Amino acid sequence: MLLTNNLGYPRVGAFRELKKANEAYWAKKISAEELLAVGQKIREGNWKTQQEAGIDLIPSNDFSFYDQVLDLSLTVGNIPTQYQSLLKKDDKGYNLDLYYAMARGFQQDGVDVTALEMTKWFDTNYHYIVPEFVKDQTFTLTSEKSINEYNEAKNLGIETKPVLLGPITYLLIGKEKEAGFNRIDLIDKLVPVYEAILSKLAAAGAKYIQLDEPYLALDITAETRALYARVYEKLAAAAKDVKLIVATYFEALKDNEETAVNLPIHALHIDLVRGPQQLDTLLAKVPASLTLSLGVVEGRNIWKNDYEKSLQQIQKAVDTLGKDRVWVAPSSSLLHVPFDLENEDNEESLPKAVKNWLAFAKQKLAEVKDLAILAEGDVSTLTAERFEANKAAAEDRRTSTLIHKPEVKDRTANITDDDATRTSPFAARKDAQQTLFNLPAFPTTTIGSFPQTKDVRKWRADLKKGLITQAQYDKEIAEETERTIRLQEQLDIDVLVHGEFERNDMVEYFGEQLAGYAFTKNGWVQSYGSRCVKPPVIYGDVYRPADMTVRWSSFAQTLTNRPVKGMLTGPVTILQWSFVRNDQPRETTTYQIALAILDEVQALEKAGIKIIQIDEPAIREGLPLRKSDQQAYLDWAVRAFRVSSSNVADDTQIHTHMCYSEFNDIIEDIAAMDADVITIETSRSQMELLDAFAADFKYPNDIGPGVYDIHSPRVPSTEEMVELLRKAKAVVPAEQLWVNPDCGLKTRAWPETKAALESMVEAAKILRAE
Ligand SMILES: Nc1nc2c(c(=O)[nH]1)N[C@@H](CNc1ccc(C(=O)N[C@@H](CCC(=O)N[C@@H](CCC(=O)N[C@@H](CCC(=O)O)C(=O)O)C(=O)O)C(=O)O)cc1)CN2
Ligand code: MET
Ligand SMILES: [Zn+2]
Repeated sequence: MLLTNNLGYPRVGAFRELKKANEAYWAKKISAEELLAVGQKIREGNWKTQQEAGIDLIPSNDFSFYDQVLDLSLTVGNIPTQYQSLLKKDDKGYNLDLYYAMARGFQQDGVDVTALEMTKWFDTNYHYIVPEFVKDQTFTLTSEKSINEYNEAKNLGIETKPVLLGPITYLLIGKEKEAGFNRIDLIDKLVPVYEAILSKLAAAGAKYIQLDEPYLALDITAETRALYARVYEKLAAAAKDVKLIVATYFEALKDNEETAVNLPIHALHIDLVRGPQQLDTLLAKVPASLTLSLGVVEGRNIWKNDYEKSLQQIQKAVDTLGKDRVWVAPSSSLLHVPFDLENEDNEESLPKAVKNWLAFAKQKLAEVKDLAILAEGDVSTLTAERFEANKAAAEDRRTSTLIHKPEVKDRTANITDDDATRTSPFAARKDAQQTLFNLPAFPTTTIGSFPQTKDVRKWRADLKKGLITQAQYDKEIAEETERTIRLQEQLDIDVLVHGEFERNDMVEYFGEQLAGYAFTKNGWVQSYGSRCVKPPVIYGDVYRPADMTVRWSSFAQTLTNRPVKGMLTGPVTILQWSFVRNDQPRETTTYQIALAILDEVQALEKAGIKIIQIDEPAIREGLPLRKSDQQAYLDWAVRAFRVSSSNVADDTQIHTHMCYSEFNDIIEDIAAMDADVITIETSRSQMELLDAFAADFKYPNDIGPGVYDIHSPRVPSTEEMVELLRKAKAVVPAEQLWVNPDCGLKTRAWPETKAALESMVEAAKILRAE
């Protein structure tokens, strides 16, 4: 019997119930009990959905109120000192005060702590709370969440497979908070806590336990490989009769295959979407004791599975291992895809034909089950019909006229080096731009968005529901934009922005206007904590049928004599934060988007917008996980940005912006983007990041290192910002420096925004006087 195995399920709820409950709880509008009840309801719904879909191995402990890595930190008692006063003696489940203090910071009752750092989960747009380790780190089993949730499901009559991030990956994704040790050396202190959890789960009756070890699919050292063998011996012993599953995903095992197949575990999960070629090499190595879980249904994208192709893979595995040692599964947790395609009913944004090519989380469960039944060979008429429908959808997509636009393909194929090169070198452009703009030293600017208040979102929601007219909506947006221009003038900012009030999201907004794109009503995916995104869907060749941003940018420019920056999202970020077609290379799609953005850049230029920012915050996130693949990506990613930004006059000033990034290792590629000005997030690391911009390789163009953290409502003092700017000036020549916040201000409220910007402008003036 081929079993079906699911690795994890989305947890924000079909209509973002968890987001709403969390935010209501934080605003003290609902009680802890009410919040916990929402979580319980989501878990129960998810388990039942999976049970009804016929999934054999249903995950538990994949639910989280904020982040599963933070859950694990509490599970193993890794609570940094500053939060420990919030720990209660009998903490066995959720201690919400402690939990949210670590996630979001806490200011109350004499406690004043900032949040823990947050960073990207591998190459996804999901962000986790980074575990911090100290030299004398200790671990103790603290939260019993995984055991409680296993029992909770059992009480509902549902047998589940508890899921935990494995101990080696947990250490590797964290960071050392002090010098003098390596966090991986803490493993012998950590393993006993895992042993304790495994014993408790075994005692509770668990039959399977899944330990996620995505690091087994990354570049690791020989020592780490040896550690895997040693650690899993211990865990297997502690698990006794419970069958251990190690899950890998997002990459192929490659040089870690030997290590992985020889772990003393029951089953190994592999990602056959990211690493289809590994099946052959693995099948030759798998020992007789090991079961393979085949990740054939993509957990990172929304296309229907190609049953014929998957069945070939499954059949190959069955031929070698037999039906009892092959499981069918999604490639990764389904956390990264939206909940249910059946909640989409808007044919204008998601045409029926396109919808027929898609599968969201719930549909993917059905695909996994279909594949297991089909591979079993015991096919009912219903499954046979579903197989035929699957083939028909694949055929329809292959031949659809909605997808292919010869003009777009031609234009993309004919991009030349000239198209990716500015007319003059930076020095000449800088002179021409200075003549035009005559900006002071340390020019001040912001990153684009201003507060997206409840009102702004309500206008848009009301417009969509037909409660207000387009004219009423436009009037509100115009007034908000005008107020923001006036405020920036009053604050004496040098280069203004229009505020981005008309945008729901910096990627979805462009997706809604570009051809080749569909978008959803409820296709929410968690980005971090309660924040979600609705990635638009690229299904066909992309082009720009009409101006996208000219109207609001020109309007803002008519209001003032100061330059207003045009504000665009770059091709790599638009790609990275969309669901991307899988019928052509990502590179090709990116070039199509780059040309569409270029068209918009030129339209803005024509309309008299002479400073244009093209945001690329996701350029680092798109970096392949394996080192050997990285340079090829960087080459086309940088070139795509250059295609979008090069065909302009010398005195048109191109800005770019990046955040959530570590640049040290890719600084030369960032320089190769050749933006006239780059604004980056640096304040949280106290300008540490600038070291990269000033090391042996000197960053040649202008830089705006962020002088304050926009993720916190805290208002920084002028002195703090002056200090940071002095630090910056010590490593980067003053003529190259701009003054700006770390990122856009959309998640902030107005009072702190005004206060912080006032201090920021004052700081710039102090630097000028020096
Ligand atoms: N795509 C993307 N990825 C990103 C970022 C980003 O900005 N975009 N930033 C980084 C951090 N990630 C973030 C992700 C999301 C949000 C964010 O603020 N998301 C909003 C949703 C944004 C949105 O789509 N808003 C829509 C829908 C708003 C909404 O919720 N409307 C209400 C109705 C409102 C009312 O009636 O009052 C509803 O539908 O129920 C709009 O403004 O139109 C949220 O979760 O709250 C912030 C940062 C990295 N990744
Ligand atoms: C995540 S980067 C955000 C850039 C965008 N222009 C903004 O200010 O919101
Ligand atoms: Zn940013």
